[in-house]
Amino acid sequence: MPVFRVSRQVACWMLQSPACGCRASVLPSRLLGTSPRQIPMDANFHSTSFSEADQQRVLITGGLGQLGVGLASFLRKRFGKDNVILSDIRKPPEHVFLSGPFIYSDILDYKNLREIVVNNRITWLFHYSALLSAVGEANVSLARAVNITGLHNVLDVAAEHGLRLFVPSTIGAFGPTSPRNPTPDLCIQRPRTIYGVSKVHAELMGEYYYYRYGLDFRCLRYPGIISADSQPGGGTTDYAVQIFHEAVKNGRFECNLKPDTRLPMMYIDDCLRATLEVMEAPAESLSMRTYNISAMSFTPAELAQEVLKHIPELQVTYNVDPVRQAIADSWPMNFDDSNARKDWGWKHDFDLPELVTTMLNLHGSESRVAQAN
Ligand SMILES: NC(=O)c1ccc[n+]([C@@H]2O[C@H](COP(=O)([O-])OP(=O)(O)OC[C@H]3O[C@@H](n4cnc5c(N)ncnc54)[C@H](O)[C@@H]3O)[C@@H](O)[C@H]2O)c1
Ligand SMILES: C[C@@H](O)[C@H](N)C(=O)O
Repeated sequence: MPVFRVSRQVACWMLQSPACGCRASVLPSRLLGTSPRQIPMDANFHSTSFSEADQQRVLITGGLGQLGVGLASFLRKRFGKDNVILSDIRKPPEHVFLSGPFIYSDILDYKNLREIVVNNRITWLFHYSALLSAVGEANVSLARAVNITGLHNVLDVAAEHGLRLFVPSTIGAFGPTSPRNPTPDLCIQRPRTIYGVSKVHAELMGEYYYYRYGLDFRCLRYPGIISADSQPGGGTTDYAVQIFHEAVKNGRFECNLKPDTRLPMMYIDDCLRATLEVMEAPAESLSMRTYNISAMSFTPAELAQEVLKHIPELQVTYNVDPVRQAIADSWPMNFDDSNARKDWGWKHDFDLPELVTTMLNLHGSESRVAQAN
């Protein structure tokens, strides 16, 4: 019976893993059914061919946070200034506004998102909007809306218009029952923050859309990211950014985590390069759609020790924030990223000493400019 045959095909396809050599694209789109947004049965989910698209047209959501402006400038070097559109719900500072296309986009407004994708012929979407771990605990309902409902909108728009979609996940997608030292790609994930829960949801939904609709979903679990020119947005790893600002500005730093709290961390240049590398990786090299990436792992005491080598007068004190400490104590201490290294050649450039030298050089030149003005 035809109906039975189709159902069996779909069921087999959905239950096979990519490791078996099964790819979403082997299933004709007419067998896929409709998406929650009533995508037509004969929709072609890869309508934008990637031959057309060595010239990608890129949209970044939530682009005014710690990572988005750096990502835009990195991608503009690759695809050209006008082909990378930064978006957010906040007003951009002048230097960002003048540096390339900026557009208002609230990811909770599905029609607005669709209009932007259509009018600008977007081919790649980097979905950065989120409420981070500590801020999310302070506003659970907003975090649930932005991190979960917003993701649903992005997934549907991406599936409908054949986009390649990048969604960052995080070390925060693991919890106290996950193996913490090291944490592999596939293990128990029972996070206890709304941020972590929403990121596990994003990983699973993205992978579901990949298997079910052929959406080209790619996801990296970032460690805590350290950057000099952008402030963090309310996370648990923020201390590792703030120590550099405070060390250079005041010679003092009060840390909100205990000195022996070990967490995986990465310098922003490595993070942005990994993001572009996984997006450009040939589909056949990806044995998974969600990968851990790692560079280094340190405690506040170890970071302070390294900074003290450059600023011996720095005074570091500890005033523990119980919310952030509880979160950090449930997160990985070391991240196993061997699959990323094996599948698409991931390799970090920055270890702790290079990170500290680079951050202090950048802050040093910044403060010298400020003094000169
Ligand atoms: N920074 C890190 O250490 C880190 C680590 C792991 C994963 N990540 C992930 O990377 C992404 C970017 O992180 P970040 O540090 O730049 O975050 P951030 O908090 O600094 O920025 C998030 C941005 O999202 C925007 N936003 C909020 N609500 C929105 C809405 N309704 N519509 C559109 N935009 C909205 C905010 O205005 C903000 O500019 C996030 O998804 C985050 O989970 C970050
Ligand atoms: C780790 C990451 O997801 C973010 N910096 C946070 O601490 O919430």
